[in-house]
Amino acid sequence: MEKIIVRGGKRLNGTVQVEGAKNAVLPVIAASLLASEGISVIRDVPSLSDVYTISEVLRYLNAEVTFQENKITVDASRELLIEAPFEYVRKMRASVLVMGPLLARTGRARVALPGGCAIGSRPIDLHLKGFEAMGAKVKVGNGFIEAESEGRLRGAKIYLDFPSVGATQNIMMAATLANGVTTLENCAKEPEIVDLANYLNKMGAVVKGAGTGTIRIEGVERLYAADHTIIPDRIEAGTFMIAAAITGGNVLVKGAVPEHLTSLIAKLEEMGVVIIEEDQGLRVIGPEKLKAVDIKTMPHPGFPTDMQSQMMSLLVVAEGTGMITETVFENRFMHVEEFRRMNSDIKIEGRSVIINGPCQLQGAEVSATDLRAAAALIIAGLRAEGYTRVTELKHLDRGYLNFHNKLAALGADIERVNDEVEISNDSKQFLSEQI
Ligand SMILES: CC(=O)N[C@H]1[C@@H](OP(=O)(O)OP(=O)(O)OC[C@H]2O[C@@H](n3ccc(=O)[nH]c3=O)[C@H](O)[C@@H]2O)O[C@H](CO)[C@@H](O)[C@@H]1O
Ligand SMILES: C=C(OP(=O)(O)O)C(=O)O
Repeated sequence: MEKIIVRGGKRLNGTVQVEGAKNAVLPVIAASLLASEGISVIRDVPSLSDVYTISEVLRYLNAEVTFQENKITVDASRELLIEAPFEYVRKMRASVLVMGPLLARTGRARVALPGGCAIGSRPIDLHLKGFEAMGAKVKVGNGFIEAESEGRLRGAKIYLDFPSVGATQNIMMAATLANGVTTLENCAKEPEIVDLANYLNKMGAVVKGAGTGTIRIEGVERLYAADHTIIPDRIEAGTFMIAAAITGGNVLVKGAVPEHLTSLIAKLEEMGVVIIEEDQGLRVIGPEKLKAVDIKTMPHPGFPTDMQSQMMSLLVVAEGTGMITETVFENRFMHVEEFRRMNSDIKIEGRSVIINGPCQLQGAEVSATDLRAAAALIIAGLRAEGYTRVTELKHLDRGYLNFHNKLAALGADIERVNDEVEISNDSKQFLSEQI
């Protein structure tokens, strides 16, 4: 089984480079399906399993995709297929982001129903309501969602009940080729929304207001391939900031954009962490003692849910009682049990957890329950007594590139191993007879 083994106690020092953002690159790759002419070029693409999955989805849809040295090219000029099967959607929910582009370009899209995942039920009703408001007929059956429009979609006024990132992206992409103007109210304001809008505008779309609560999209007849560089990953940046802070280290997080990280910076400073803006990024200096704070996850610019579990590792070692309230996802506390295995004093109360610190973390065998939990447990291991072994690394590989190597370069005592247990031939025979 593959695991990351960390021995705690080392202070992190040095410089770490942040990759392009996973959550920005996935919608941008999906949006490249909208270009009916030319070859799109997407730069600063991290080599993550999610990026390979979305590339496979595009290939399946009949686009030509290459991926070499952080650069993806997409030729979507041929006639596209309209179906994203379950085998892709199961691996990565963001596969549903091909729905808006397909519907806009071909008038039809058929995407496997995503279903729930480790952090909650994650419905896509808001995406579908948006498509319906633009004139599409939506049917759900046999595990698929099918949307169809007669002719072009039409511009509409759409209000989102919740500022969903995916719904904002999917509807924004669908609206670029619609007939007329679409106004999207109460939409998500995340930096990844702004990055997508910038890319769409380079393709010839007319999208205004991204980054605010109202986005206005004037539909155009056609979109063209464009060249785009992905923004740095604010969640990866934040993860290294917390890793530096928990070890009392001094780390320059190169590529971290302060404006994308205001809520995290404010909370870390409240805890006693020193953060200095430098030309190339953010320098983070961890204090000897951290102070507990309360955190509530919210849509941007509130505190990001994708930093919640990493923050938990910091609160566990902070002095005092801290509370984390998760308001974005209904079930994003699966990692609490794993933290308990490392001697943390954490209690779940509804949508909140109460953390009584400081705890002396102890190394243990723990299992990553989702992507950010994987990073959080490794971070906790940096501060724990003894060895922490983190398994289920498939989650980590969805969103972090060379995570253990980057930490090792900062001075962490960490390695990734594959200690497959050898089963004797006798046991193999016995086990196969039992099935
Ligand atoms: C690939 C990507 O960019 N993933 C990010 C994206 O996910 P994603 O786009 O899936 O997240 P959303 O903002 O859509 O979801 C937020 C909340 O809204 C609910 N909801 C969403 C859509 C809908 O139609 N109906 C509905 O009820 C969800 O169940 C969830 O409780 O934003 C999340 C919130 O910042 C991040 O944690 C994810 O890392
Ligand atoms: C929840 C996340 O991603 P996804 O929406 O792709 O599951 C994440 O990046 O933390």
